[in-house]
Amino acid sequence: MKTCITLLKLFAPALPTMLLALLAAWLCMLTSIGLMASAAYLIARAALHPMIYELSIAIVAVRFFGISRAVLRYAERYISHDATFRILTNLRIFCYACLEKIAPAKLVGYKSGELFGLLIEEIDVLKDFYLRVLSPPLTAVLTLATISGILFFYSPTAAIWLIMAFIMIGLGLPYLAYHFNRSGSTYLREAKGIYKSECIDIIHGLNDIKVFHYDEKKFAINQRIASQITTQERKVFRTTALADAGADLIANWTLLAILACLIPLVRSNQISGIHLAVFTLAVQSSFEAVLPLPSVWHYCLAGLDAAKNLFKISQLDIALHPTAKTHPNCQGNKALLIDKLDFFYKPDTPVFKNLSFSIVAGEKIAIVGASGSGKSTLFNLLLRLWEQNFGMLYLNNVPYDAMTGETVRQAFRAITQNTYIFQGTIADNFRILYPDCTEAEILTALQKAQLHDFILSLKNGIHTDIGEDGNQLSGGQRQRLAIARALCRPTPILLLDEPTASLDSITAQHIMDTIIKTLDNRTMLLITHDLRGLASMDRIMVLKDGQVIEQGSYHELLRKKGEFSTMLTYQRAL
Ligand SMILES: Nc1ncnc2c1ncn2[C@@H]1O[C@H](COP(=O)(O)OP(=O)(O)OP(=O)(O)O)[C@@H](O)[C@H]1O
Repeated sequence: MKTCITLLKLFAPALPTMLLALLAAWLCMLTSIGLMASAAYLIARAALHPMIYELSIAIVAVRFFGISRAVLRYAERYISHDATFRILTNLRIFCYACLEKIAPAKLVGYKSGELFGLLIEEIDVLKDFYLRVLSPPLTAVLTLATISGILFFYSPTAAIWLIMAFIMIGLGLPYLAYHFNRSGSTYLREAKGIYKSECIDIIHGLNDIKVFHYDEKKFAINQRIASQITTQERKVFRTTALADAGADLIANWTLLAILACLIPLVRSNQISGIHLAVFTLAVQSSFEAVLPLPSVWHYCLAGLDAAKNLFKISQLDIALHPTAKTHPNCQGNKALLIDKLDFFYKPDTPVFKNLSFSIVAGEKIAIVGASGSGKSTLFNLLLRLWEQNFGMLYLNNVPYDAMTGETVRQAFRAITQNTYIFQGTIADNFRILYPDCTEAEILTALQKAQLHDFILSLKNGIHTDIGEDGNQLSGGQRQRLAIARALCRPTPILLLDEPTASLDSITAQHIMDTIIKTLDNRTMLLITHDLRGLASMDRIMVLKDGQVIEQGSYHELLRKKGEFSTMLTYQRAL
C-alpha cells in the first residue's frame, strides 16, 4: 500500500495528462462501439430494401464514428505516451538522485547487474505502469458503466450477464493467472538480475577469462542461467496466453447469453430485429475494453516489485545521513579533527578503534602504513562516502553530522585509487567537474601533471576521445589526467591516494613537487607506500591496526627509529 502511494506521488505531476489520456481512451472505446453499432444498423436496415434517404443518417454515423475513432485513437496514443515520458523523466531523476546520495556506502550489498537493472529495466517497467496497469482497468470500468447502463434500460438480465463477464475477465482470470505464476515471476526477476551481473562480470573480466582459459566454464554458467530464464518465461507466457484464450471464450459465451435475453424482446415487439443486431455488435465490441485485463496482473506485479526496489534505495539515504540538517558555509581553508572514531565494514572486523588526530589548515600530511591498515577507508570517511559508527569528524569545527555529504565534499578534491575517467574527450573530463573551464585552464593543469606534451602531440589535442574509463590511455597517463583534473582549480583540501603509483620515479617526483608548489597554503593529505620522497611533508602519520602509532616530521621519525624508520630501511634495501 505504502509502495502504491509513493508511486502515485511520483506519477502526480503527470496526473492531468493521464486523466486526459484516460478520457481519450474512453471516448475512443465508445466510438469503436458506435462504429460497430451504426454499421450493424446500416447492414440490417439495408437488408430490408428501404429508400436510400432512410439510410443517410446511418451512413453519416458510420463515417463519423470511423473517422473520429481513428482521430481519438491517435490522440489517446499521443497523450498517453506524453504522460509516460513525463513519468519516465520523474522516475529517472528520482532514481539517479537516490543512487547519487547513497553511493558507495549503501550499495555494497548490490551487484552491478542489479543496479543496472534498477536504472534501466525497473524504470522501464514503471514507466509503462500507467499504460499497462492503470489505464486498461479504468477504461474498462467506464466502458462497462456506459454499455451496461444502456442495456439495463432494455434488459436488466442482459446487463447483469455483461457485468458478470467483465468481472470474470477483469478480476477472475487475472487472479488465476497471478495464482499460477506468482513464484515464476519472482524467480524470473531474480534470475534476470543474476544474469545481468554475470554478463557484466564477463565484460569486465574478458582478458582474465581468456588468459586463464576460463571461457567455456564461464559461458556455460551464463548459458545455464539464460536457459532457465527462457523455460520460466515460457511458463509465464503460457499462463498468460491461456488467460487470454479464456477471456475470448467468456466473451463469446456471454454474447450468446445476452442474445438469449434479447430475442424474446424482439418476439414481443419490445425491440426491433434491427436493434437486436445493433446491441449484439455493440456488446461484442465493448469486450475490446476488457480483453487486455488478464495480463494486467503481470505488469502490475512487475511494476510493484520494481517500485519496492526503487523505494528501498530511497530509504537508504535516510539511514546514511540521519542527522544532516544544516548547511554551514564550508568555504575557505579547512582544518580537520577526527575525534574517537570507530568504523567497521563488518562488525567483527573493525578498521578504526578510537582513532583521534587533528590537521591544521594548510598542513601537508602523509599517511603511511601496511596494506589494509585503513588508509583509503579514512579518505572515504573524510569524504563522507561512508558514515562512521562512533565518534565524530569536524571540518573547521563544524561536525559532519551538521552537514550534508555534498557540503562536506565541496571542501575536498580527491584522487582515489580508482579515480574514474569518463567517456568522452579530455576536455569533457575537466568540464564534468568545471563546466565553465577554459582551454587555457585545462592546458595549465595538464602541464602541472606532466601530460601537456603528450596531449598536444595528439591530432585533436584536448578534444581527443579517450574511450571508456580512458582505455585509450596508458595507466600512468590516466593517473596524470586524474591529477590534472584535481589541480585544475584551487580547492581547500586535496586528498591523494597513491596518485603517482603507476608512474616512473622521476615523473612521480616532478609531479609531487608541482602539486606541493601549486597548493601554497592549502591542506593536503597524501596516502603513499613510497616513503622516500616524504621529506617535504609537514607531518607523516603511521597507521597500524586502526590507530596512529607514530607521527612527526620525516627527520623526527627517522631519529626516533620506530616503525617508519624500519619501513624505510626495508624499502631502501629492496
Ligand atoms: N567495501 C569494503 N567492504 C568490506 N571491507 C572492506 C571494504 N573496503 C575495504 N575493506 C577492508 O577494510 C580494511 C582497510 O582497507 P583499506 O582499503 O582502507 O586499506 P588501505 O590501507 O588503503 O590498503 P592499501 O594500502 O592496500 O590500499 C581492509 O582489511 C579491507 O579488506
